[in-house]
Amino acid sequence: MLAAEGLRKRYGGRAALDGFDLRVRPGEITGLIGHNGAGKTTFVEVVTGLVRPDSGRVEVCGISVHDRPRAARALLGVAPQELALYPTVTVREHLRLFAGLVGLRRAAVRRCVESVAEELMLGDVLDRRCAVLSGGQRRRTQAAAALVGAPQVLLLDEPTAGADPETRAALLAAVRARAAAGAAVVYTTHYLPELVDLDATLAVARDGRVVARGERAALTRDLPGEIRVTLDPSAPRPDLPEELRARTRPFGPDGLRVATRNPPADLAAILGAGCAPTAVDVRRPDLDDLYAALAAAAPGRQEVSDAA
Ligand SMILES: Nc1ncnc2c1ncn2[C@@H]1O[C@H](COP(=O)(O)OP(=O)(O)OP(=O)(O)O)[C@@H](O)[C@H]1O
Repeated sequence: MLAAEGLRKRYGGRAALDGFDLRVRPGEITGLIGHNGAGKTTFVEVVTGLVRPDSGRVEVCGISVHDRPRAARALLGVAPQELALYPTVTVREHLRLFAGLVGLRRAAVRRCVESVAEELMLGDVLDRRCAVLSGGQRRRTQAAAALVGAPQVLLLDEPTAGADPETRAALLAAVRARAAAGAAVVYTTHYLPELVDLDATLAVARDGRVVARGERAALTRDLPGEIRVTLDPSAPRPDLPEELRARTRPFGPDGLRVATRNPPADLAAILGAGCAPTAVDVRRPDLDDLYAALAAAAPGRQEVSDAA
């Protein structure tokens, strides 16, 4: 439903996109993550037609965004990273405008505007100008503008930045509902727990391309977890075997954290080394570990997995 292939875009000597590929199926939410400057926003800008790539192509539901930009735009709902609302225009007028962009007929516009406003808790401010909205209300308005009219492809670029928990929860629920109705969603965030809430697949961008793509479980499966041991400060320090020591770092004032791929065996070895723990916690690898592993990987050794 959304297919990007071989996108390249240079700004001066710097490649913002450098062979960026991404496909998102109907009903799939893809968390597009990556460090600052990885190319996520540029990708969104290319899909929406704001930026023309030097090469590569993007199709939305089989329609080329380069050859038929208006037809492709009518299938897209977009919430850009930077808030882009007209200060003198009301929330209702904004939502009507965006409903028109996705080709909604006049009779359906009112119903859709009211329903998305209710979904994102904007019912009470529909007739206020955007200039007088709170930061969270502006975020919700921007998201509502992307969601109104049920577009088939959603591009949400850090839609919850600066949002309070209530706004965040409303937005995530709305995104899940759109995916359940068949939309393909690209969701950019630096807040990784959101992607667990959304049950998103992942696309990890680095240096202008997607370096890991697939299900969260598949991408984190081969990463080490961690055993965290809090020690009794009055007891002698354990004498860990050399091999275990190499994987051990301090944990708080009196603890150890040991990277592990085999928690039962490593825990037995830690206890066997005369350790007197007051608490033990075994952590499975998660998205933070995936992020850290990709950051640590040397350029050129980028592919982690491809389970999509
Ligand atoms: N209009 C522009 N002119 C020059 N350089 C740009 C422009 N837009 C983006 N870049 C550069 O392209 C690279 C990718 O930027 P982009 O905004 O796509 O990253 P990002 O992954 O969205 O980062 P962030 O997480 O900080 O939002 C960066 O090095 C950025 O400085």
